[in-house]
Amino acid sequence: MKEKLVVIGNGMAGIRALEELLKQDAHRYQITVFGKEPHPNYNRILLSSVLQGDTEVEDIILNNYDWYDENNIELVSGDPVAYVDTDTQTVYSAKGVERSYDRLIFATGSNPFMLPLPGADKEGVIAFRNIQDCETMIDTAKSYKKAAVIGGGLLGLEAARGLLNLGMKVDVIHLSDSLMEQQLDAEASRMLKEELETQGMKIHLNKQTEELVGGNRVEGLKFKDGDSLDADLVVMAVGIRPNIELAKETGLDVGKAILVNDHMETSHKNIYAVGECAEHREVVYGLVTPLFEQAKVLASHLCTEDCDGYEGSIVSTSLKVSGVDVFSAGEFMDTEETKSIRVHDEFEDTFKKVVVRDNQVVGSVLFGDTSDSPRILSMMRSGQDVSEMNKATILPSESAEDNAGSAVELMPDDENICGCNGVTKGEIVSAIKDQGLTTVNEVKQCTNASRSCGGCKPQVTELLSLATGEDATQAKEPMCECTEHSDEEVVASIREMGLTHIKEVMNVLGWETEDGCSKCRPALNYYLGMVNPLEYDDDANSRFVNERVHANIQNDGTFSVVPRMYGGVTNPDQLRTIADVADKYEVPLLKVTGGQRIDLLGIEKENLPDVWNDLGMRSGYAYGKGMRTVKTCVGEDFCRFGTQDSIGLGIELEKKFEGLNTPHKIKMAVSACPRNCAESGIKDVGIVGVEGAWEVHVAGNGGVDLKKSELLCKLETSKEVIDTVAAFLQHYREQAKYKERTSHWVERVGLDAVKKVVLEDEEERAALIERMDIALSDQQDPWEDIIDNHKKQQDLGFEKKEVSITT
Ligand SMILES: Cc1cc2nc3c(=O)[nH]c(=O)nc-3n(C[C@H](O)[C@H](O)[C@H](O)COP(=O)(O)OP(=O)(O)OC[C@H]3O[C@@H](n4cnc5c(N)ncnc54)[C@H](O)[C@@H]3O)c2cc1C
Ligand SMILES: NC(=O)c1ccc[n+]([C@@H]2O[C@H](COP(=O)([O-])OP(=O)(O)OC[C@H]3O[C@@H](n4cnc5c(N)ncnc54)[C@H](O)[C@@H]3O)[C@@H](O)[C@H]2O)c1
Ligand code: SF4
Ligand code: FES
Repeated sequence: MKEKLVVIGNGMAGIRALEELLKQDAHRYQITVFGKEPHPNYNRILLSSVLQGDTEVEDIILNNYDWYDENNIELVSGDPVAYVDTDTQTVYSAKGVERSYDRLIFATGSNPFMLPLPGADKEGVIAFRNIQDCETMIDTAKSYKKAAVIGGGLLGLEAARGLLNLGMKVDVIHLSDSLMEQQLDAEASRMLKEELETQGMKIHLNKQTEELVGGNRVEGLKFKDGDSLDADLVVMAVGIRPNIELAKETGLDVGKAILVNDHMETSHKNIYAVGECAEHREVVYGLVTPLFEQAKVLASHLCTEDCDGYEGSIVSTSLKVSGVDVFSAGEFMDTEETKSIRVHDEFEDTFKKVVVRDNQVVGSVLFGDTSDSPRILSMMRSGQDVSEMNKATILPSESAEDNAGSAVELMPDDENICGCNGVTKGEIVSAIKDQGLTTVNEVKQCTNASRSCGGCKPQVTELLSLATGEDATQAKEPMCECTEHSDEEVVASIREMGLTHIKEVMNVLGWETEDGCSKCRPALNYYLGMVNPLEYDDDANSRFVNERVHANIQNDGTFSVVPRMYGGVTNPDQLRTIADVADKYEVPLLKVTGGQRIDLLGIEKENLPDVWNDLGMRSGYAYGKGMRTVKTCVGEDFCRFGTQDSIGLGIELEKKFEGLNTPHKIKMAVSACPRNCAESGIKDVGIVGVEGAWEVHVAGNGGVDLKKSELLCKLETSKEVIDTVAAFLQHYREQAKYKERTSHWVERVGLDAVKKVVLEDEEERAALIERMDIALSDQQDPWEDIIDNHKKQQDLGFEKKEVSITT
């Protein structure tokens, strides 16, 4: 019998410990992971990039649900552990799942600290810690414009940059007299402030918030000095507190966090702690490098008790705000025992400071040019004696380096390229050479370098170019880590070789993994359906959870249900039915969506088929990569400005394209005059009525990456509009990469090229419309399909489960 290992916390440290454990001894434990959040393990660090619009939530998943299955790990997600009985060695979750353990790991991370201010409980006051916070900010930016971020540390500034990117006006409220005072000295901090103000942030130093004012929703802040500020969103980023309540209740010894020894053992036998919830030698860390080091030690200890212990870490940080290079490590402030080298180049706007104590580098701050950071960190970690060195050798000038080669080329092999994961130049070069790696993704997969904050990606790319002699920046981008083929090559092969199944594509094109991954499986499923719309059987298991169960999962593990309301038009019968369903299932929140329909939030998964059945309405596809809604204005029948029947055209469009699968979501709108009440200017397809005609605008985006749509053409009849939209969407379906929005696709290929195919080449236009009609000819409402199909309900896990709690 295998020993039972239970992990509390599905975050970065807990799962890294399991990854290390699986590498060392994959079959030793029977593993269960409890996660409070309703997601598989994701890269929390990259939430800043999601907010800043550089990546999407789906892309920051580190280990998808398949990974748990493949490694025989049971994941209980969306369900926190509520109680641990150390006598019977059993954990109990909030929803009643119980598991016994032989060994137990606490990896519960931290909670954001929320200032206990009057008004802090108002709607619109949030932290920035998880996917839900990130999504709340993105949604809020669609309706509100003024954001205040309290806290000018790393998190606050990354949040502020993200909110600026979302089109909000951003004020940063900071308590001390300099930004990032825990990482930067006064000079670097001043330069940072200047740069961020140039980017558009308004920064208030020495400001203490006294109260958050407003009604139900926050409307502003009042400060101790009598000043005030309007804000419809307040993000608190004033530090974190280790999440140790459960550990305390369990009886573990705690200080600032759970006390652990060098093998991550707590005060209780066979109970361990790792990550931000652990306190080691009086230090609690809040960055991933030390947590990954702890995870490695813990994994070794779980495999062989006789291993080296964890001795603490030297930490460094970099701010992830584009256009600002900031690095800080160790002791960066001057004291009586330290001396420092400072180089301030006012022409280049760079500042470098290296702090030396007892002939050893003990800290550094770099602003504007952080290329020296790996070397400085390496000196700090090795404790190198620098008494014989001088300014020119500790901080060599660029021209000296230019003569001799690039910074990466000059690095010794034992220097870290990837700080987050502790991967040296030598390890990366050996992996490239020994395993014939040719892409950054392969290096990431093989060594972990660039897998966390991504800050080292330029150096990894450069090393790859140096080691292979090929320009790695020009390398084609493979679809994912399972294949060397790009999306375009895969689609071409599907067409040319007549491939019809996911497995067949993988076999024929030599996939490196047996079952693919969360990136390629959904993409292949889409491409195969797009190329063979009538023959291909959609593979639900290759879809993301929302598309699989035809509802949107919420932060508490329940789902939201959005029935279709064509053109945003409803009637008393529909409204009565929705009200009855809401009463019957005690729906906690009914909300009118931005797409003009009604969202029933908080539905338990097992009730979904009954809810759909009782509603008797069709699915609104609010969860999928497909045609979502057609928003309409009231138009000519009621509005005195309306010149066209916007509702009629909107309903016609929605009925025509309902259920269509597309590379990414498609939102449409029809406004009956240029006043544009349906917001046609920010939709994938936005129609605007003008005197005697319709303008068709395309490739707008109202989300993170706000983009105004572009005029495709002006047409006279609704038939012409529908045909043109069909040609445009079909061209997009066939040419865009999976998960590419119309805005990015049109930006990539150019509107003129799109016009040529969709409007000018009559033959091609007719063929596109015909292929679209074929794709639409085989639509079935997914809810209807599941309601009477018990086998499908079983497969999708809709069946009611009985769980008993024994405490
Ligand atoms: C926006 C953002 C950007 C960041 N950027 C960087 C960066 O650039 N570099 C860097 O080094 N660090 C960065 N960090 C910090 C880094 O993300 C954390 O240090 C790291 O995630 C901590 O890992 P952890 O596993 O200890 O905690 P977490 O990743 O928070 O995981 C803990 C998990 O345990 C769950 N949990 C808690 N209680 C229970 C329970 N009772 N039962 C079940 N589950 C439970 C939590 O919900 C959580 O999912 C950033 C953090 C944020 C929020
Ligand atoms: N790039 C990165 O490495 C990165 C990015 C984001 C988050 N993180 C980590 O996430 C954690 C949380 O980050 P954080 O920035 O919230 O914590 P932090 O402790 O680093 O910074 C909090 C900041 O808030 C300020 N502050 C405190 N009370 C305040 C008040 N009442 N009003 C205004 N300002 C106040 C402090 O002066 C401090 O500068 C940290 O562990 C951090 O290292 C790291
Ligand atoms: S877009 Fe024009 S027609 Fe439509 S509701 Fe607004 S003002 Fe009226
Ligand atoms: S330095 Fe963060 S991933 Fe490499």
